[in-house]
Amino acid sequence: TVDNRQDFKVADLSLAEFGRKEITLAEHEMPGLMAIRKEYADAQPLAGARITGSLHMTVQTAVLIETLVALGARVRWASCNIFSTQDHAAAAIAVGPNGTPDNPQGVPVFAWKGETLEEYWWCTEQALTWPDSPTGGPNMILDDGGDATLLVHKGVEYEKDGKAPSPDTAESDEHRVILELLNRTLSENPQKWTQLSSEIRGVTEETTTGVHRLYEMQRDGTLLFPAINVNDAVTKSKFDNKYGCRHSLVDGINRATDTLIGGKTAVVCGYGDVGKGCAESLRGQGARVIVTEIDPICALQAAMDGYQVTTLDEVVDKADIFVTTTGNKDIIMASDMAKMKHQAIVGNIGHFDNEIDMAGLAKVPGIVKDEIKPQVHTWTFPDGKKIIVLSEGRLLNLGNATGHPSFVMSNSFADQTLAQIELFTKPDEYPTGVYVLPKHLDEKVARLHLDALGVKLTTLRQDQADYIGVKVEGPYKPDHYRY
Ligand SMILES: NC(=O)c1ccc[n+]([C@@H]2O[C@H](COP(=O)([O-])OP(=O)(O)OC[C@H]3O[C@@H](n4cnc5c(N)ncnc54)[C@H](O)[C@@H]3O)[C@@H](O)[C@H]2O)c1
Ligand SMILES: Nc1ncnc2c1ncn2CC[C@H](O)C(=O)O
Repeated sequence: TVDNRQDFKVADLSLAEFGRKEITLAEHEMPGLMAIRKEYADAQPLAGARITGSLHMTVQTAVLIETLVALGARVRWASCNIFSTQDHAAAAIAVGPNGTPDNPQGVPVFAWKGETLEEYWWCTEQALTWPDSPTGGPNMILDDGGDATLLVHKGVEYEKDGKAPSPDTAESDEHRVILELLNRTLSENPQKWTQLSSEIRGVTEETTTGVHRLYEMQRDGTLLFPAINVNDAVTKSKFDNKYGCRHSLVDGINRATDTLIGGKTAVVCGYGDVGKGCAESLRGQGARVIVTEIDPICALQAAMDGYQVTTLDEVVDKADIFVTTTGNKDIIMASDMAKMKHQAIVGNIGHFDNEIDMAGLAKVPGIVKDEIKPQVHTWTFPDGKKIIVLSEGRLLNLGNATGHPSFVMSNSFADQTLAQIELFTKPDEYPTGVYVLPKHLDEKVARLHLDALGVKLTTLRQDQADYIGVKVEGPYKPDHYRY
């Protein structure tokens, strides 16, 4: 008998047709991903792959998912953020290109916009739990921020100890949810995660913060399987992090507040790849942009790009808009927000929600939180001064808007797909550790995006190639080159 348990959970299946229409439009704007889908369709390199994805369930991610399936993979998916799912994209993925809302034929997806923390981690567990797999789990992970990788590693660690720490020992609400989940699975099946992880060939990690977690595990010797750091593919971080945020930061601020940015003073905390895109985004709207930095090199870059570089304390009571982009924690504290101008706008575009001190803000005596609309709140201090906080301190480009546009995600997701193929088909070349995509694949992804922008490349002559010490066909730069 067919198991009628619907192996997915989305907000509203009836949105599938709308989602499918936007997926079709996105495919045209994702030439790199579609070219890879075409190039590898016959070879089916991901046949046998059971990929668990934990990455924002957007229209662009839907195109990535259907590319992985087209290359032979089976996929189970969750989002990597409680606010970033586009419900019509999730519905289209659950229904599939050949299904209907009454007869869904798509990919098991567990994601909806506005999940609670309990629901978020339940979705992650569902995406990792493969009912018909010999191990009960995936043999590949595609991660963004490392939450799926974390759940597997903590599960295995606690099963080895025979117990998980009590949720009473949790350092945060989210940590408590994770400990409750792992205490439950330990009591249900004390070998779940050990078995579930036993065939995982590797993880491909999308973002800076997730990559940081991987290098920490490599350093501590706790990494269970190899990882490809997709973030540091040049065609990912020098494009998505920079040009993607350049597009989607102001999209988020505009949809959230409709506040005129021109003429205002904006503070961008952090001047890395994301900060550079954000500063340019706000300057493009006519804001006077001030940068904060800890790194003298990035600070010097900001100064030479024409930005004032100073400390938050110097400008916290003067600026109109604040954006954190650091990947660090405790950047804007409740005490900082108490000093801000009336109706200052505060948002984060870093991966996690610990850059803005939301917990401290909630504890300010007499503070009043009021929802203006989903993912837009005012917080009124006892003196009547209020600030506007976007997406509760979570990444605002996906919480208040739809994230980066398709063309730039085509680069990132072409890198992801090539990384999945690398790890899945060449396990012997990747013993446990953290790797970056080989440069020839990075250049391949760039090549796949040139025609769409009308780029005409110059061809290197052999004598020129000899002169600069490269092959005519590339790679054109040494590994240490910084772009
Ligand atoms: N929202 C999105 O769509 C999106 C896209 C890409 C990356 N990200 C996330 O954005 C964050 C930043 O990514 P990135 O690639 O720019 O990282 P990065 O390391 O290139 O840049 C971060 C910068 O912040 C600076 N910084 C660190 N602590 C600071 C502090 N206390 N004050 C001021 N500056 C500080 C660092 O010196 C660095 O220059 C990460 O969490 C990443 O995962 C989000
Ligand atoms: N449109 C998007 N779809 C999926 N993920 C998205 C989108 N825009 C930004 N992101 C976040 C992923 C990004 O590569 C990161 O590094 O965080």
